[in-house]
Amino acid sequence: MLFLLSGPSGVGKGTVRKALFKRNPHELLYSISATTREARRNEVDGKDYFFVSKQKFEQMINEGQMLEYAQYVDQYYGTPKTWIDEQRQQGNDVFMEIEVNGAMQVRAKVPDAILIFLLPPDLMQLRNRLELRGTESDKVIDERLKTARQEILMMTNYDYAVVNDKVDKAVKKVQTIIGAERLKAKRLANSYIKILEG
Ligand SMILES: Nc1ncnc2c1ncn2[C@@H]1O[C@H](COP(=O)(O)OP(=O)(O)OP(=O)(O)O)[C@@H](O)[C@H]1O
Ligand SMILES: Nc1nc2c(ncn2[C@@H]2O[C@H](COP(=O)(O)O)[C@@H](O)[C@H]2O)c(=O)[nH]1
Repeated sequence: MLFLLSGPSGVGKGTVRKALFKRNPHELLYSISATTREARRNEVDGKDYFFVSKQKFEQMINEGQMLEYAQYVDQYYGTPKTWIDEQRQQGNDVFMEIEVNGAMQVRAKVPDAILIFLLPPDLMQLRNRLELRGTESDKVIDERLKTARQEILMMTNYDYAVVNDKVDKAVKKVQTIIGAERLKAKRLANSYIKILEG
């Protein structure tokens, strides 16, 4: 299965995802994106992102290497396709953390992907979280918050919405969604088998 988490910058996608993976270290595989933006302090190439040049990213697009990609606040972000295909062929569940335009491309290409939208308790807290993180300039924070308003309007295209008020609670909700969707898929597969068996 393919699980996808979106939400405005600073809402806590990375925080929730990391806490989720700590609780279930073997159940989900994280899809590492490629990006043209600069690495933040503490970010590791090949772990947090594949940090590539604009030229390399455009080459990957032209060679059809991306499952999806988008431009977000002047930088490219995208999901390398081969790794996702390999994992899905092997029956592994994959977890993606991407912005809304890319998520809509995934929805079109992988209709059974489960899309979860993470919301902030309010926009003031979103700004506070971005400011406290301290990884972006004031100008970039303003651009990200402007984009956030448009992104939130897209949440109606998602299967689930979760408010990230307290990290623990948000993680539990995402865990419940994953569990319920897995059960649904298992039941569906079993009823197909019964139909095929006559
Ligand atoms: N529930 C929460 N309450 C308070 N602070 C939080 C909460 N969740 C995350 N944070 C903090 O908010 C900041 C942004 O979180 P994080 O980097 O996980 O967001 P993000 O959605 O992944 O952002 P981006 O899309 O820009 O990468 C971090 O400093 C994080 O510690
Ligand atoms: N469409 C895609 N969006 C992605 C991907 N990887 C990350 N993102 C999203 O970009 C913004 C900004 O990320 P940041 O790390 O610079 O804060 C955020 O919404 C990410 O979820 C991707 O492969 N495709």
